[in-house]
Formats: sequence, C-alpha cells, structure tokens
Amino acid sequence: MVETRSQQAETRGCEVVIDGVSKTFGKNAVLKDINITIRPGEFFTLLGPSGCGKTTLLRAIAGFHPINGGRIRFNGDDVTTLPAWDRNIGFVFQNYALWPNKTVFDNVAYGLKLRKVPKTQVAGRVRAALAQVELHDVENRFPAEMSGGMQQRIALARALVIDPPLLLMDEPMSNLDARLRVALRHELRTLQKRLGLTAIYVTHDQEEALEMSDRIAVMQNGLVQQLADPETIYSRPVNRFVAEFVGSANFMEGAFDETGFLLSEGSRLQIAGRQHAGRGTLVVRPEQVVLKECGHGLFDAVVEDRRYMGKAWAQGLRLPNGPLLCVETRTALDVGARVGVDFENFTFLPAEA
Ligand SMILES: Nc1ncnc2c1ncn2[C@@H]1O[C@H](COP(=O)(O)OP(=O)(O)OP(=O)(O)O)[C@@H](O)[C@H]1O
Repeated sequence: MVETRSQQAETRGCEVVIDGVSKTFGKNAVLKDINITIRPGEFFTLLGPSGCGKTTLLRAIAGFHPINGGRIRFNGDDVTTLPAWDRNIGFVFQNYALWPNKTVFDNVAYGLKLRKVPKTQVAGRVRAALAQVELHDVENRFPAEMSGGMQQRIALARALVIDPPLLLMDEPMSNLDARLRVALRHELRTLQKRLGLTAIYVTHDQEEALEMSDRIAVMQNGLVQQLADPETIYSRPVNRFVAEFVGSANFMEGAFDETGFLLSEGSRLQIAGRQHAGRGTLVVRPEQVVLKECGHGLFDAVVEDRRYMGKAWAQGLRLPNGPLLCVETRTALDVGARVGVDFENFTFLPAEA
C-alpha cells in the first residue's frame, strides 16, 4: 500500500527491541528466544495460527506478562521490569474491553485521568482522539448503544488519547464482519502512518497481515519462522509452514538433476535447475501457473475438476502420474481437456539435511 507524502508524518514512534525473549507457563515454553527489532514508525505484524504465542509476545511487550528470559528495550531503554502503566503504550484488546457502565467520554478519558492530566485539557484531548477515529457527537452514549465497528473505534481512541509512541493491537478486528474488516484495514494503516507511531499488530489473518504491514513475523510454536516484508513472505517463503500459512500453494516433492526436476511420483519437469540442486519441494502459487497449448509448456496435464470462486475459477490439473495442481483461471476449462502447463515462477525449498 502506498501513502502519499501528505499522509506520512515524521515518525515519533519508538524502536522496540525484543532481545532473546522467552516465556513459559508452567512447563509450556510459549516463547523461545525471540529476537526482533521493530523500527520506529513501522506497522509490524505478528502473524501465526492459534496458540503460536503471538498474544503472549504482545502482552510481554506491553508489560502484562513478566518474561522468563531476555530483555525488552524501547528506544534503547530497558523496560523489561517496568510495570505496564509506566510504559506509555496504547493497547487495543480483541474484545475492546470497554467499560459498559461508563460513557464513551469516560472510557476514552480514562488514560488521561490515570496520568493526572489537568481537567482543562481532558475534554479537548478526548474530542481530538475521537475525531482521529472519525467519531463525532457520541461522547454521552454508552458502548452497548454502539455497533461493533464503533466500539472498535472507541477502543482505538482510548488507546490514542495518551499520545503513545507505540500502539499494540491484539486482533482488534476479529469481532467485526468481513466487509467492515476490509474497509478498516486501510483506514487503520493510514491513521498509523499519519500519526507516525510504531504499531505492533497481532492477527491470524494472512490477508490482513499482507495488506497492512511494513514487515511481518510469521510465528509457529513460540518461534519466528520468517521475518520480512509482505512481498518476500509471500513470494519467497523460507519453509513449507510459511508457504502454507500465507496464501495457497502447490507443493511438489522431488529432486533437481541436470535435465530438470524429477517428481517423486516419477514424472520429469523440464525446468532449468542450474541454480538448484538436490531433493526438495517446489512451491508454486496458483497464479504462478501459466496455461499454454499442449506440448508448449513444461508438461501437459488433464483438467480434473473445477470450482467457481467468484473472481476466478479454481481448476485441478492432474500431472501425468503426478500430483493434482491447483490453478486459477479467468475462464472455465472443460473437465477432461488437456493443457500445457508452465510456471512463471516458483520457490524451491531444499530438503533439510
Ligand atoms: N495465562 C496463561 N496461562 C497459561 N497458559 C497460557 C496463558 N496464556 C497463554 N497460554 C498458553 O500459551 C500458548 C500461546 O498462547 P497465545 O495466546 O500467546 O497464542 P496466540 O498465538 O495468540 O493464539 P490465539 O490467536 O488463539 O490467541 C497457548 O498454548 C496458551 O494456552
């Protein structure tokens, strides 16, 4: 996503260094020596399946969980043992955690009162925070009178009102319907860039992560599997877990030799493999498959099935004695037809020694 210069602010976000952080709950090692440096003004996402430790890491950064090993630094200051309320962080919870018996005004003003901001400034700052999330004339209402989307905005205003250099968000959109989530992605990122804060965002939604983030750490079982910008994560996954978790892909096991890639099932693909050698897995995204006339691709395949997906057709192509390849096409192919298949691009994951 590209921001215009006028949308970008000089960054006042802080650098966050997570230095060898580990965390256990009883005997359960939930974070295992995590090392990440998050840059000032960055929109950084922790992405991974349920239970991988992303919320635990976010809460450790916030100071809600003491850690068992490592250090956490904000702009070079060691905050590892600093209580949460002294870390000057905005936090948006998954369920918003708004007080139902407080008005919108009092919900948003809470952080200011805690910090003993002079009363004369409170109303102005609450209104400014609500305006940042495009909420107007709602100060006297109660959260239960507002839609899920509005409650999410109030939670965001409450986090922003203290003017934090760091905003932490734990799946803030997971309770919203799909259409609203998509609309809010752009809005949230634009706001974060305009305010120039550092944002750390937790999600298990790969589309959300790809669209919003400057960089993503893909996590599994308490470890960072890959840390990179969205394009690299998607187009050059470092292992099968990342390739499977982010986007869909075809996986073909086999080995490169001088004449191409020999599939485990026996067929040979005439891929020039000079830069690759040995056993491993070819990872081919559906949109990296190019259809040609029979005899003009790497191999011919037979259309085995097709499903209509709205913006494209998902087609299953059977390789001779080989796996079923999933491709996307604008128009439907007849089941039983033969087509030539080429790969515009692919990733090769060498087998682990
Ligand atoms: N307070 C706690 N006490 C004991 N175990 C916990 C606690 N919080 C989390 N865990 C465990 O730590 C592991 C990681 O949990 P965490 O919430 O960080 O995962 P997650 O990736 O954020 O998943 P989800 O998307 O489901 O929230 C899980 O096995 C979970 O059961």
